[in-house]
Amino acid sequence: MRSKKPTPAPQMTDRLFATERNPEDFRFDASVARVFPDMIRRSVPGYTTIIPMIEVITEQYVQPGSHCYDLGCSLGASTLAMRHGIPHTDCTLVGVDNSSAMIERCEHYVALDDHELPVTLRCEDILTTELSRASVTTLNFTLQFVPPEKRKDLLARIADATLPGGVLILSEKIRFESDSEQNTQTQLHHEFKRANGYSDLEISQKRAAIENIMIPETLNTHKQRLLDTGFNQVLVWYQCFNFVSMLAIKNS
Ligand SMILES: Nc1ncnc2c1ncn2[C@@H]1O[C@H](C[S@+](CC[C@H]([NH3+])C(=O)[O-])CC(=O)[O-])[C@@H](O)[C@H]1O
Ligand SMILES: O=C(O)C(=O)Cc1ccccc1
Repeated sequence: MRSKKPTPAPQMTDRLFATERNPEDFRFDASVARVFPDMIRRSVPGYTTIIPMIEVITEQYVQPGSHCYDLGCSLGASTLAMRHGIPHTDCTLVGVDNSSAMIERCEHYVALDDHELPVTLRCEDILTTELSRASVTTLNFTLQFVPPEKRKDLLARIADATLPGGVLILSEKIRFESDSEQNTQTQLHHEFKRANGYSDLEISQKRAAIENIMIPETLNTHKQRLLDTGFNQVLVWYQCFNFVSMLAIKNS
């Protein structure tokens, strides 16, 4: 019997906050998973640049026989970028997300991606998922959803599991120490969203929905904690407004 070739999911537009709704915390449920590629591309400045660079960075730091992790993989955009950057057949690539709606759709995207390196998907909490012998780990806009008091333990577990010479790619929405810079960069982010077709109502309702569950920290807080938890060098390789991506490197 011929195996059935998966067909691409239809590209859905994010209208989740377009009409007035009751204030309720944002959740990564089926309605978000359905529109997620559109939502993240139109909401996160630089996302479409960061994804292909994750492939470049992975290729530079992946080690033969090691494990690579994408923590908070959603639909697998960063997972597949990592996959394309891994030339070794003896590596394992693991994507982890605790949203079953995301993991179910992610399986479909992985199946559509014609590549020989297997991808293991785990529907698990990144705070407890097993990590070992890691050369490249990615947290692409995931740590911001972890309660702040749990972030240090998670980063320490990642650093402990990282091989000498291994890295963590950490992308985050940040906040700024100066109120004036915070206001200007937030304004610019909102302008980016407006330029991508979001209305003022969509922007303000989404802002209220993520306020309690997505908690940005300053760049200094991120850098210092990465150094405290066992990484030896931290650099910012990308920034657009209040969205940054860092590379934390463990000495070889
Ligand atoms: N404790 C947790 N355990 C597991 N998953 C979690 C947890 N907390 C949040 N998540 C998951 O982290 C993901 C964050 S989105 C990542 C984008 C992706 N990296 C991308 O490159 O497209 C970023 C965003 O939406 O801004 C969601 O799928 C959550 O279910
Ligand atoms: O939409 C926003 O305003 C954001 O800050 C980014 C975002 C993207 C996807 C889910 C939650 C937040």
